[in-house]
Amino acid sequence: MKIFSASQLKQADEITIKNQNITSEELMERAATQVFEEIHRRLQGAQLPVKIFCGIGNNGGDGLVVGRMLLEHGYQVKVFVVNYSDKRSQDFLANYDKIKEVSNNWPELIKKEEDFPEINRGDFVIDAMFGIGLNRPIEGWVGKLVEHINNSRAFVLAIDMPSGLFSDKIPAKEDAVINANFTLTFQTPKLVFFLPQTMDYVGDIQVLDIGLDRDFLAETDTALELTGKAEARELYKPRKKNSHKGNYGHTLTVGGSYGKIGSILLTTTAALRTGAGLCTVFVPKCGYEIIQTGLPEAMVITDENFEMLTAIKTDLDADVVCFGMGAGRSEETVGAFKELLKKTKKPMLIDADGINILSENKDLLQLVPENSILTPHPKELQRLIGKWQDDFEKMEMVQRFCLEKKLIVVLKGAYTFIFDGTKISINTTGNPGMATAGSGDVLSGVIAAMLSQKYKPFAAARLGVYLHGKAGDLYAEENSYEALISGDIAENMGRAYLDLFKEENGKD
Ligand SMILES: NC(=O)C1=CN([C@@H]2O[C@H](COP(=O)(O)OP(=O)(O)OC[C@H]3O[C@@H](n4cnc5c(N)ncnc54)[C@H](OP(=O)(O)O)[C@@H]3O)[C@@H](O)[C@H]2O)[C@@H](O)CC1
Ligand SMILES: Nc1ncnc2c1ncn2[C@@H]1O[C@H](COP(=O)(O)OP(=O)(O)O)[C@@H](O)[C@H]1O
Ligand SMILES: [K+]
Repeated sequence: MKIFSASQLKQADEITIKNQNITSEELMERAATQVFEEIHRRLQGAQLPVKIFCGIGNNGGDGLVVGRMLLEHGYQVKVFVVNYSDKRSQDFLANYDKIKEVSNNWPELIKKEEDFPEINRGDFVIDAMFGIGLNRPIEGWVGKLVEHINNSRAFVLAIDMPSGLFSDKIPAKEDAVINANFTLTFQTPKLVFFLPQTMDYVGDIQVLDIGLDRDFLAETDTALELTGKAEARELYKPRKKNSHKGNYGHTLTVGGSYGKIGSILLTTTAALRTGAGLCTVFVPKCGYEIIQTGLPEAMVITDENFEMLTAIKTDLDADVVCFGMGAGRSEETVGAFKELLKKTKKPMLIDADGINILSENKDLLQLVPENSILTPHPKELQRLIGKWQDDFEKMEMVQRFCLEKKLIVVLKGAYTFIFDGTKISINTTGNPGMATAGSGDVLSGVIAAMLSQKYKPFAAARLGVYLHGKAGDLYAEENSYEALISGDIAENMGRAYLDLFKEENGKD
């Protein structure tokens, strides 16, 4: 799913009104009807106090339409107009008149702190103060109202965006922003819903298709895209009946050190579970029995050294080399990595200490084959590219790094972002249960196996990250977040693949 910017959405708005020959008021009615229907479906007529806070722009207009429809359906609604300006939008005004027609319970104006209503814990609050039109921080008594709503601990549903959140920058620490439990957003999720600095404001997200012009949406390019099941399914390449293990590539996983052989075992297990045709593991001697016993499906070659990697001697012409998990950063291992880089020409997967070694020896970066994939978590990324001011600057820095070095970066997190220098893909699967030792090692194996099955690097990263998260989700659904350990992710790769072809309602 594409992620459009606020200006692209405004353009889509105008083109839709023109091409569908409707008024902007009709488009608002259509959009807000979707919000109403979603709320109605969830509340089922429940008589809890609903308090709607409307701004004076079109986000406020949406709130008024939802208010009118809830009143018409017998809900216990009180609508407030947060009168922060006299510049009421036309569609706001039209709906201000309409809501007065359906009820004697007219909207109440809020103009100062003294006008704030009481909000109780059991209330259902709808935030329709600001949407994509917010262009400066919320200030004064309006900011206090945001605080008042946040402090109430009522359930808060935001229309389009939580008020106070910008679509293209991070609010300052002191800025007032609504803490929503749920956000119903129009046509496209907004980028800020997925950034670590702003994701906590939005709660659960649901995207409502408000029927904006199909052609415009299809033809408009966006650098940002969300990878969900539909996209992952598109990326997936089914196996041919007439095939053999050579078609799915030979993966060489290189890593491990004394006390950290488990990491490379996890990586290689994951690579095999993801479909790599053959796997060879290169480990220090201490890893020999561990790998042979723990994973009889893999072949093992050992370093001359017992405890760490010192020279990666093998004639194997692997389809993909995956380096770094548990490798450590000793001088000898740095030397071994350098020699490995010199002789590797195909795109590699570099993780963990592989990334740390590159950060400490930047000259090695020029040896990394083009289109290789690096999978840092934020700390590893910072060591590699330096500090950033905020998430927007971070994204620019990563894209520049990818372009300059011709690399792909998988930035791991609650939402994992995949960069290739021009495009950014945001993953939708995964859960907090995956914040556990070794889940990154598993991811390296998953993506390496995608490369070895001849997926193009950006596609390999997108599909790999999606399936890795899905495997974690499927495990957690039955066993809890807490009980998840990283080996479970590898174990559940099969279910993640099968799930690609299941419909959301469980039917095939
Ligand atoms: N295609 C779609 O997506 C559709 C979108 N629709 C809806 O429209 C919403 C966007 O509406 P919008 O453009 O009227 O802006 P909105 O967010 O209501 O802001 C209101 C005004 O506030 C002002 N202002 C800004 N910051 C301020 C501040 N800090 N403190 C005080 N004032 C401030 C600013 O005016 P200014 O004072 O800067 O001139 C601005 O005009 C969108 O989120 C969705 O809900 C649907 O109805 C139909 C389909
Ligand atoms: N809260 C979370 N939600 C979703 N995925 C998560 C969450 N926390 C961690 N993950 C995923 O788990 C993996 C952790 O990787 P990493 O930090 O390298 O762990 P390790 O070094 O222990 O292997 C990443 O793929 C990351 O996206
Ligand atoms: K809002």
